[in-house]
Amino acid sequence: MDTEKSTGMADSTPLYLGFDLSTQQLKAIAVSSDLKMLYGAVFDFDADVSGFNVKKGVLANEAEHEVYAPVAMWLQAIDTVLQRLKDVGIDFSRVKGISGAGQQHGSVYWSQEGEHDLNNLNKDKTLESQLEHAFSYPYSPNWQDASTQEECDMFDRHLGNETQLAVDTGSKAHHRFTGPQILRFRTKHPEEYQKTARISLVSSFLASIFLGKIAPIDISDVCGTNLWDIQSGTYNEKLMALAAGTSDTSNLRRKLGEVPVDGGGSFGTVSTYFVQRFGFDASCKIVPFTGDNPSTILALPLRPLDAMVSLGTSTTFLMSTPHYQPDPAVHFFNHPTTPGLYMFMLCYKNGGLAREQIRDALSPQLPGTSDPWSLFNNHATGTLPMGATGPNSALKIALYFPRPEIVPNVRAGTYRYTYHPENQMLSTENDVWNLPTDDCRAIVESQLLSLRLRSRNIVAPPSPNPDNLPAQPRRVYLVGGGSQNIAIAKLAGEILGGVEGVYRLDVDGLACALGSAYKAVWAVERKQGETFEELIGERWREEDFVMKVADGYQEKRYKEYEKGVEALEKVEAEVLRQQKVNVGKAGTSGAGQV
Ligand SMILES: Nc1ncnc2c1ncn2[C@@H]1O[C@H](COP(=O)(O)OP(=O)(O)O)[C@@H](O)[C@H]1O
Ligand SMILES: O=C(CO)[C@@H](O)[C@H](O)COP(=O)(O)O
Repeated sequence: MDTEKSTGMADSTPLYLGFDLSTQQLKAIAVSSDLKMLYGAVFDFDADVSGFNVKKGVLANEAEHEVYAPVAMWLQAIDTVLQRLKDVGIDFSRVKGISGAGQQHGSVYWSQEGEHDLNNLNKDKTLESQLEHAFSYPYSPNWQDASTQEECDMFDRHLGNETQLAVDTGSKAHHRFTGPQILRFRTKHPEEYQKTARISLVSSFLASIFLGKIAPIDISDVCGTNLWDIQSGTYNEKLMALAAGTSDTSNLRRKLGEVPVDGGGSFGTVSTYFVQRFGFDASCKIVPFTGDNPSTILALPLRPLDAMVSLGTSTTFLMSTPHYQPDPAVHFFNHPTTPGLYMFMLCYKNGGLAREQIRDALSPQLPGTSDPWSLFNNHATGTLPMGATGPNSALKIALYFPRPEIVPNVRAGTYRYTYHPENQMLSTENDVWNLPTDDCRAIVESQLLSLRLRSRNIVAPPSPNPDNLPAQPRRVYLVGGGSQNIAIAKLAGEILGGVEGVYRLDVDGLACALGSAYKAVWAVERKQGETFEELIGERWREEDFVMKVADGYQEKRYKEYEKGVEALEKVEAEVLRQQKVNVGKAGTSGAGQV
């Protein structure tokens, strides 16, 4: 973080705020017009919250596979983060624009009084203490929720099949997507649904707080609902009817509100509460808040064929592309700033926390190091790729899903296999696994192999291509908490390739908040018709933000991992087959699960 040098004179140069309301933390940063990060503050839900017994930012009802977060906890976080920014010296009166991002898909249910309460806040009281009656339901279903299988089946069937749903909305039905969640909410909590005046996504909830009225849903984040028809740019009437439970969808439409097309338009100015309590200027603009993944791709001027791997609680693989190639295995979203571009995404539920579990099974830590990942990293890179001792020897491949996984849709469990390339067979003899150490390499490998498998149709060879390189990303950018990890970076280059190498966006895990702050800069300072890529591309200094952390494409390793992709496909197919066989046998876990 650059710090502002005091000249003794009041500095009146503009500042822009970016927020990131993700699973485990609320982060905020302030940047200048020339994109320097000047102030930052974080509220960690587990460590900082009072009154809520959350674990990793959420609560769970395991019996129904529900995962949810208390909305009041987020209100507490907003007040505290602003106070923390003030404590590090920010002058809020310089802030010209605020944008932000929220963990995707989560929904917030406002009561009939919600908007009135939001617009009549007393500057001497906290948000949490004043918005007690603003919600018809106190919790927001979290993206890790897996309670909506039945509703997903209905969504997938409703337009014919899951492929058609993906073609129309950018994704097949997913447990966490807001449409299936609203359908379940309406049937499980009919009274609360009936009392709901408005439904926000987490991103538009956060925007609403700053705006002092219910903010519209963002053009990119709305694609995480399974309700938005991407091609026609409207809510899909049939899917809305399914979620609403009636062919008259006007009530649900009112609850969701309009979706403005321009990601850089202004929703209006900051609410009086923030002017009076924190000293914001009354002209400060509120710019559409988007999803945390769409915001992350705005943290740098991402070029086509650049890939971002976000290693947060979830793992996501993100690319910006002009080609809309929907498929049930992947997600497409509208780009958050640039019409005609799309965001391609893969999203895994079992990312950071699954790796942490394996790290924590190792003990003791290496002496003389304070990095809790050092032993994990030693095992991850100090062993042979996939445990193979020779060119045709067996490969150790495993899936680590402490929570039910999205990609593929598999029950919670650890599934370890040995793959025999000569006959393409799998076996489950556990004695070949050296546990727990082999898990360190295997979890990183299987997570990255899955990214390679599922992004192979969206990447392309470089052009020109004198060395005849295979299709792969141009650069791989690592972001999010796990991007600090050098072992993951090394394996990312070996498995995913990357013609120019693997880079880390060196912003202390603040990429998502940074993307939002840049969006605010662009929205307020853009000239007529100037795109986000043009404005940010012009001002962004690569050397200030990214560093190469590992080699990318290495021919020998890339070829070796081709077998890994083949093995992973087999393992996933086998786990899915076992899961089908076991359907109906309550409490039974698939063979290979250990
Ligand atoms: N050096 C590291 N190696 C691997 N993982 C790390 C490292 N540092 C942090 N993490 C992981 O980063 C995760 C948090 O990332 P973050 O992007 O802040 O999450 P979120 O945005 O979901 O709240 C934690 O689950 C933690 O395991
Ligand atoms: O569900 C998704 C994307 O579809 C997740 O990526 C959430 O958006 C939460 O992200 P993090 O808290 O891991 O950043």
